[in-house]
Amino acid sequence: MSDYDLVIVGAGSGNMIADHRFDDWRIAIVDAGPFGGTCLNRGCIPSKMYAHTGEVAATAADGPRLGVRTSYDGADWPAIRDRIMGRIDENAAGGRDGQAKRDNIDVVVGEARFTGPRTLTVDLEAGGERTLTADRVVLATGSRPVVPPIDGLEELGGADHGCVHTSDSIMRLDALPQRMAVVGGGYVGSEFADVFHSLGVEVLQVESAERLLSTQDREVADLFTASAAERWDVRLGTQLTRVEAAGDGAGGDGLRLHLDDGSTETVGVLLLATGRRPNSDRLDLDGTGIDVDDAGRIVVDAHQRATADGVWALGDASSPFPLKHVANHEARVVQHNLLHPDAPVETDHRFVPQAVFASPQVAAAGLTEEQAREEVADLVVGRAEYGATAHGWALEEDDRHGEATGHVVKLLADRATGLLVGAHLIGPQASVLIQPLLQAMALGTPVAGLARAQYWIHPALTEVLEGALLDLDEQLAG
Ligand SMILES: Cc1cc2nc3c(=O)[nH]c(=O)nc-3n(C[C@H](O)[C@H](O)[C@H](O)COP(=O)(O)OP(=O)(O)OC[C@H]3O[C@@H](n4cnc5c(N)ncnc54)[C@H](O)[C@@H]3O)c2cc1C
Ligand SMILES: NC(=O)c1ccc[n+]([C@@H]2O[C@H](COP(=O)([O-])OP(=O)(O)OC[C@H]3O[C@@H](n4cnc5c(N)ncnc54)[C@H](O)[C@@H]3O)[C@@H](O)[C@H]2O)c1
Repeated sequence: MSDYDLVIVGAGSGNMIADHRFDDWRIAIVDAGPFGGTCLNRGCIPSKMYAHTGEVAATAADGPRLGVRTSYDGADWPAIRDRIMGRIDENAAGGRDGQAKRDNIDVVVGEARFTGPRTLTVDLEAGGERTLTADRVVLATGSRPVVPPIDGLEELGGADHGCVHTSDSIMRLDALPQRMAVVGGGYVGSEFADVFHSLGVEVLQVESAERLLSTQDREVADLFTASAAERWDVRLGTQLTRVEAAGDGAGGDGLRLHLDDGSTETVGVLLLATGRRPNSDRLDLDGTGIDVDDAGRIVVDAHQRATADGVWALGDASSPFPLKHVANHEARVVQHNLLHPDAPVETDHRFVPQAVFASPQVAAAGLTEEQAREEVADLVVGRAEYGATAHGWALEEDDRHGEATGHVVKLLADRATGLLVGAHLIGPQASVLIQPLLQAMALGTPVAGLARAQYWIHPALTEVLEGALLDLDEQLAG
């Protein structure tokens, strides 16, 4: 007989599974780090608390433009950091304690690896090893930042050098630098560049692609890039080739960066934000029958079952969509399938939305216009500028009108089916505004008539959706 009915490795999204319906299961939850995983401890939640803090700083600085006597007088970084990370640490500790108190759950703190079929040996944080056998194993082991090979980085001690950071450590900086470099113009790089710029740090952002957020719809990526480049130093099509200690090399003077555009820059902090990889390589999967793909993702079927009997995987460990709402959805699928093995449900990856929580916000779902032009024979594009609606106009700069702010909703529909195939928003509250469009996509609601079938509150920002849907209606009718 196995020690456990279920062993869950990874207490990020994995920690959602064992609710009260599992009270009569013998369960072990293993994690090498704090409970809550990436999202709570070093991802979505603290980064959005920093984003909000940055917005407050930017709003204070912007007051005089509106005739309001505010000013931004600088950041008390230790106070900001300790408020945010203090709340995070308390929450993570509470999560672990809550599970440990339950009679049927053992919390095992340490790094797990396979030593046999559904057998895991844990290198315990407290020292020593413990081997666990289980009837079922859930792998919710997430992902970690990739540190690119850069000349000189290893000699400096890599991401362990006090001035070199990834998203794992940047939110716990000792002090705000006067100047920092962010390598990478994806989600992490763009969100943090925006936060640190708003807090008064001089930011240099280096991206090897020709635009920031280069996987977004091109028009949106270009608008975002233009907005960022107005505020901080953005170098596109550029690589960081070499890094060395500045000054006497003792570390206190920061880093000297050599870029392939020929320039040399000195910064106090370097943030490496060049992507993430799954943690499957930490599990000793060789010989277990658990397959991984070329990107290191654990291979799962539509029920989230891995290729070995009794093993499931979810979230960043296995998903092509490394986003928390996807990990949550997949955790609910695994939860259901553990409880109801005879009536399993499938994961739905049809319309996965995503949002970038920077200024301006970006939100998207479905195909980009570039992809849709390849895939959809008769593509119809509807759009509305925020500035063409009452609330959008009210939020604009006095000397800008409509298109100039680059805040826009763009909708893509297939004339043959009358359905939305893509939605792209850039502007205030984009992550909220996209939701009714997701509903139409998920429920297969034809776009014709969607604008006229309901009221749109005036003068709410949702009127920009009404405008884009009406435009789409017109194009579909034309
Ligand atoms: C800075 C940042 C901001 C983000 N913002 C957003 C956002 O706004 N919206 C969004 O949707 N997504 C966001 N994400 C992505 C999101 O955080 C992840 O998609 C999500 O947390 C993945 O959850 P998970 O449960 O799969 O993995 P994780 O939360 O990473 O959990 C995996 C857990 O497994 C443990 N583990 C790994 N290997 C082992 C082992 N061998 N033994 C024991 N334990 C192990 C780890 O310690 C960890 O606790 C962000 C990510 C980052 C880095
Ligand atoms: N708001 C959100 O939902 C959110 C926020 C943060 C992170 N995340 C998740 O975390 C994942 C990782 O984010 P990320 O920003 O690290 O990765 P990313 O893949 O989004 O972006 C990495 C960027 O770095 C660039 N790059 C790679 N190597 C480079 C180099 N050597 N020099 C210069 N540029 C280089 C790439 O071209 C790319 O633009 C995301 O895919 C996302 O799933 C989500």
